[in-house]
Parts: sequence; C-alpha cells; structure tokens
Amino acid sequence: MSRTQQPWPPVDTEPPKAHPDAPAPGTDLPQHYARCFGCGDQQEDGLHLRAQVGDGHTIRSRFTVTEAHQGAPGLAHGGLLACAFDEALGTTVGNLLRKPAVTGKLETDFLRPVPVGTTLVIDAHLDGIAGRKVYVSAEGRMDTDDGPVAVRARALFVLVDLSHFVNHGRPEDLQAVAQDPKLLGRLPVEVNP
Ligand SMILES: CCCCCCCC(=O)SCCNC(=O)CCNC(=O)[C@H](O)C(C)(C)COP(=O)(O)OP(=O)(O)OC[C@H]1O[C@@H](n2cnc3c(N)ncnc32)[C@H](O)[C@@H]1OP(=O)(O)O
Repeated sequence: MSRTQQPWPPVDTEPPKAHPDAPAPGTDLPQHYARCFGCGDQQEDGLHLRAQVGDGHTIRSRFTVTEAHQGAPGLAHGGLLACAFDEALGTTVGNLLRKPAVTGKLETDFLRPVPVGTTLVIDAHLDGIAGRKVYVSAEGRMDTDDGPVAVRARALFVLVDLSHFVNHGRPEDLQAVAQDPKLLGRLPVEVNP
C-alpha cells in the first residue's frame, strides 16, 4: 500500500475564519473537561495534553508518552497516539471557531515508532470549512518543534448543537457537571452563539 495522500480537503471548502473571540496567539488553553482522557487532570493515566494557540489557524499541543500508554514494550500504543491527535484537532476546531463539533472521521499515518518518554509536539491547522464540515490536519514531531515527524493526522469534524452532548451524555456525568461546573474548563465554545 502506498503512502500517497488523497487531495485534502476532499471537497471544495471555504477558508477558515477564526471567531472574533477566539483566544489570541500565545494563549495557553485550559483543559476543556477534567475527566477528558485527552486533557483532563482527573484522568490519572490520561494523556494530559496541553495546548497553546499559534499564529494563523493553528494550535500547538504537547503530550508526553508515559508507561501507561504502551502498546509494545517501551513504545506508544497507536490508538493512544490517535487519541492525542483527536484531542489536538478537536481543541483546534473548538477554540478557533468557538463552535461545538465532534469527530466524524480521523485518519492517521504512523511514520515512526514513539518511545515512552517522548514528548510529541503536535501542530494542528484548520484547513477548510464546507457547511457543517470542518477539515483539520496535524503533524506530530518528536520532542522538539523541528524534530522528526512521527505521526500525521487529518480529520473531519462536524459542527453540532450543544444538545448533542445533553441528549447523548450519560446522565450521572451530566449531573456531576451541573453540580460542579468547574469540571468544565473555560468552554471553548459559545453557549449562546
Ligand atoms: C475542545 C473539545 C476537544 C474534543 C476532542 C475530542 C473530540 C471527540 O472525540 S468527539 C467524540 C467522537 N465522535 C463522535 O462521537 C461523533 C459520533 N457521530 C455522530 O454523532 C454523528 O454521526 C455526526 C454528528 C458526526 C453526524 O451526524 P449528523 O449530525 O446527523 O450529520 P450528517 O448529515 O450525518 O453529517 C453531516 C455531514 O458530514 C458528513 N460526514 C459525517 N460523517 C462522515 C464521515 N465519517 N466521513 C465523511 N463524511 C462524513 C456527512 O456526509 C454530511 O455531509 P453533507 O453535509 O455534505 O451531506
């Protein structure tokens, strides 16, 4: 199988336009949900991604592979690397557009094995928008922002109403958030757009 990429975005798109209230370049982004496996500080073995807004339509995230993230001895599990990219890409869509969205499709290319202890520096970029469809891509470099590329990912996120989360979330978790709103960090989306 060749690594030849299909055209991206796969459909005609409008150029992305960041929301006027999107956080400015240089802003460190807080976790969006304390129990999120990607960024939450209440998930002991989670990925604990940390993200910062970059220039243009970009967000840089960092994630350090720990012993809990192994798939083979001393190497990161590919599914957890995909999870890190899902989080980094979703953070990019949510914070720059300030609209709720969910992953519809996520593709990953694993180019190099990623040992435990590596910090992946993930640069994600909004590529285009077609109606509710938001196309976004990222690459993850090993340890430094000019390190070798280990993983590339591209995704389609679909804009949804906030009711998506209320209608589908497990009631006890929704109730926990209602009782302790601090479980949600600064919401990356407008509640009343
Ligand atoms: C700050 C926050 C960070 C969060 C990071 C983590 C993000 C996540 O992990 S989200 C959780 C994982 N994702 C999910 O649970 C989503 C589950 N799926 C769904 O709920 C639905 O299928 C959903 C909302 C994606 C789409 O359903 P629906 O709203 O009915 O829209 P639908 O009409 O089917 O699709 C909208 C458009 O997207 C397209 N589309 C949807 N899925 C796909 C797909 N897999 N491939 C290609 N196109 C797709 C459709 O073809 C349609 O295109 P068009 O407008 O041109 O007709």
